[in-house]
Amino acid sequence: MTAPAPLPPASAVALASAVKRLAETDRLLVAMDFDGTLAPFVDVPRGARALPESKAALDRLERLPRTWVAYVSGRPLDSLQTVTEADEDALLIGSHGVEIRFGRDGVSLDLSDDERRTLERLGEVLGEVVDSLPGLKLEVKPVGFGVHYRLVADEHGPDVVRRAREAAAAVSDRLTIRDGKDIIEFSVRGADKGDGVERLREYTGATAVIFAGDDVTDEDGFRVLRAGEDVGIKVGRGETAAQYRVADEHAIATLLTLLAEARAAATA
Ligand SMILES: O=P(O)(O)OC[C@H]1O[C@H](O[C@H]2O[C@H](CO)[C@@H](O)[C@H](O)[C@H]2O)[C@H](O)[C@@H](O)[C@@H]1O
Repeated sequence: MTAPAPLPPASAVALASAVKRLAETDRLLVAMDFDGTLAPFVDVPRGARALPESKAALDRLERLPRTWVAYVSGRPLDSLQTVTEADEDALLIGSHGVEIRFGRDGVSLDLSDDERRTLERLGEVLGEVVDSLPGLKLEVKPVGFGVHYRLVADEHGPDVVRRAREAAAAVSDRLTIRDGKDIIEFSVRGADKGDGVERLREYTGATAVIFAGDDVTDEDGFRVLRAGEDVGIKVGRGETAAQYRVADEHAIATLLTLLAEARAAATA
């Protein structure tokens, strides 16, 4: 006699059932973090791309009635547009919630003179940190900088972070600082992904939101989700406010494919 197939864990069953419930909502917003959620990490940020299965599912979702797809990322908008290969009508939240572009509508950043001076000085001091060790890279963003240390030996990481923090603290004590995956970021603006998700909810009139993310900065997005209506999914390890957790980007691809199938049936 053949052994019965192992049952999926209870959490996987609960998530699959939450996805089916979501598919039935009147107006659905699918908001996705990019790096580490749709796209596996790579050494060169501009080379990152969503897994093909995720991209296909999101493209399908976007074409369905009363369904919106949005990307919510720490990347600057231009970089986000490139790596998502999203069309010009896409809903994009960049720079961790600071930059907003909804199709042709956008929010102008209008930096103050004080912010410009701080950015200039910050670029100088972080540039010195980055120049001190081969492999470090400075990512220039509209409202800040990211110091990437993915390409240096693991033992150097904590020292790079400490020196970058000290250099930035000498410039301003009002910066927003974010620790990410092999990156530390400094910003002169303090909006977060929770603000981004709420702007998207308002813009689309969504009756339910699904948001997935892998990093600490995604926790702000999980915190604004509404129990019983929305679905938050943490990708990978770490403490989280999300209701659900999956292992990696491949699990997200499977989930998005399931959601696209169920939503197509529900809106047919
Ligand atoms: O909010 P996200 O969409 O997850 O963006 C977070 C940061 O992603 C990028 O850096 C990360 O991905 C790179 C490509 O895989 C990787 O090389 C780097 O080590 C990661 O930290 C991006 O470059 C940053 O601007 C984003 O803030």
